[in-house]
Amino acid sequence: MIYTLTLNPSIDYHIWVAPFQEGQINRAQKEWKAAGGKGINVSKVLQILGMDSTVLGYVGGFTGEFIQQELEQTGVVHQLIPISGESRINVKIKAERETDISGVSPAIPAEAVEQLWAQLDRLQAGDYLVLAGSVPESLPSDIYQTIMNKLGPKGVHLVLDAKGKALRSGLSERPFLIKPNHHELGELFEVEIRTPQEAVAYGRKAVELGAQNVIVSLAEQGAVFVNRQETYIARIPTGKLVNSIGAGDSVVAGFLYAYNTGSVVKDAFSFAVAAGSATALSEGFCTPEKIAELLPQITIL
Ligand SMILES: Nc1ncnc2c1ncn2[C@@H]1O[C@H](COP(=O)(O)OP(=O)(O)O)[C@@H](O)[C@H]1O
Ligand SMILES: O=P(O)(O)OC[C@H]1O[C@](O)(COP(=O)(O)O)[C@@H](O)[C@@H]1O
Repeated sequence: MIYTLTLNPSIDYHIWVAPFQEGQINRAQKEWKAAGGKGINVSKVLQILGMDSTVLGYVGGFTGEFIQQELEQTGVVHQLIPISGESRINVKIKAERETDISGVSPAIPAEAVEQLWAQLDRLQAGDYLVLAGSVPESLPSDIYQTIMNKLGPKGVHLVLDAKGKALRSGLSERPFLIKPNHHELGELFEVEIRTPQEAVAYGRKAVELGAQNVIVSLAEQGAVFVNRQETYIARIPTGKLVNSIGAGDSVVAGFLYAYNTGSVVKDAFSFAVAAGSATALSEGFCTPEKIAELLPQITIL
């Protein structure tokens, strides 16, 4: 079973305001609200692809109700733990350029942390746990490492999609996969990564620090894959960016789906990149049809 952990879920509130005028009353042309947060998005894309997973994490308040209801209505299985605070709202302003404002995270009480440990204790060898997204401020920033340290030795495959301290501390637990974007990987090594070749060089350093497989996504420049034996650079078709939200999460879901349905690493990487681009070039998430259309246009070098 694949489990996704979203410690900090959100309602993603997408609002189209063009032209956006700072300091003025702006009227929106369109709006769209969706349950978000990186692990939740991975589970949503897995479900679109026909693969079961279970969402873990915390929800609270009317925003938490919305998140749970959306998952239930769309058939995504969850074991979200209720908290008394309110899940955040992340605003995605779509104007000439996209601007994101991430809301304030709720506090996670100690009892809720105990409940999560009880759920995680039930994971078994061969399960996957995707630890994805930001860590609420009330939790230790290295909580992913603590979880990975407990579950890795049990044979749970760990996938880490995080940045900053959460990423740095997690590498030593030998995650099966990490998927930073080029900015996040650059921040890890305090450099600016501008090209796929540079991403390969720093992806190799992440392998040296413990990651078993590394995908570095570079938005419209595609992505690179590095492990101890293999290096691939994926070129993607150009198209009009429609939605960058969830593109990275679609890469993670795409890789897990393809790898767990028998694809070799190179093909799983190609499928993952096609899933990311299918989301970036669509309203909402990728579909199997859009992925199938893009897959032959992905070049793997
Ligand atoms: N403008 C774009 N055109 C086509 N594909 C894109 C575009 N932006 C992102 N993608 C696809 O989505 C993947 C993830 O995008 P990226 O922005 O790097 O991730 P994240 O959302 O984690 O920051 C890329 O590897 C690429 O396949
Ligand atoms: O937990 P974080 O790092 O604040 O990220 C949360 C945001 O990331 C998303 O999961 C999108 O992530 P990606 O665009 O990287 O795939 C949104 O749904 C959510 O608003």
